[in-house]
Amino acid sequence: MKPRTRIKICGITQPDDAAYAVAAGVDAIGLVFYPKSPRAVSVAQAQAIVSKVPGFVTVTGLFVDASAAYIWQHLEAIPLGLLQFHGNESVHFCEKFKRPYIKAIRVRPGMDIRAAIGQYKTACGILLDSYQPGVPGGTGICFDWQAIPDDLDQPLIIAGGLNPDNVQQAIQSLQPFAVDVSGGVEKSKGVKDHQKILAFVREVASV
Ligand SMILES: O=C(O)c1ccccc1NCC(=O)[C@H](O)[C@H](O)COP(=O)(O)O
Repeated sequence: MKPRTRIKICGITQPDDAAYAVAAGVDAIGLVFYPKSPRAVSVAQAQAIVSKVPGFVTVTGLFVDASAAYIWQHLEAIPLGLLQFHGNESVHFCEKFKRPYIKAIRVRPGMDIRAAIGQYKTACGILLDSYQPGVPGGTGICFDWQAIPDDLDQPLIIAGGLNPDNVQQAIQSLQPFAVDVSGGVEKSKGVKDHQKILAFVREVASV
């Protein structure tokens, strides 16, 4: 049986966008807790967003080289189902919170992706995103999909520059466990475009 490709919409900042994404059928939403991001949310904003998300949809908290105290503070205040580490966190650090986590690896030309993933055996997924100097994520740029080895044994989440026009091609070429999108379904930074969310979900479903 060919499994359905899961969908995560990242960088949600508004409760209505979360509600729309859930109604459209996404599997997970992402909340950015990286203060320098234009999509960063406060604890209060995150609580308002989470109130629109029913069970069986995973609320993911995204951190970039945050302190353990900062992450604990968010875990205590917000019911996060999954942690996404988007910086240079070690496996030891990722495991410390005793929560399911995914590790983002930012792909740059010539990089040994297998080696970069190597230590994160306990991650429940590896998110491959584009490397851009000075920008840890949410770049809206695709990386070279050909660089991905085809025998990686952890669930792969493809991110970076996906949108309704290219997501089918990504799925057909890479057969990932999931796709992750932020800028490709926005009308402005942090504000999602509901028609683009719907188009994205439909494109994934029709592969
Ligand atoms: O969205 C941000 O501003 C951000 C900042 C710092 C680290 C990660 C960030 N976003 C991650 C994501 O939204 C996605 O996992 C991924 O990068 C896809 O983004 P996009 O290329 O915009 O679809």
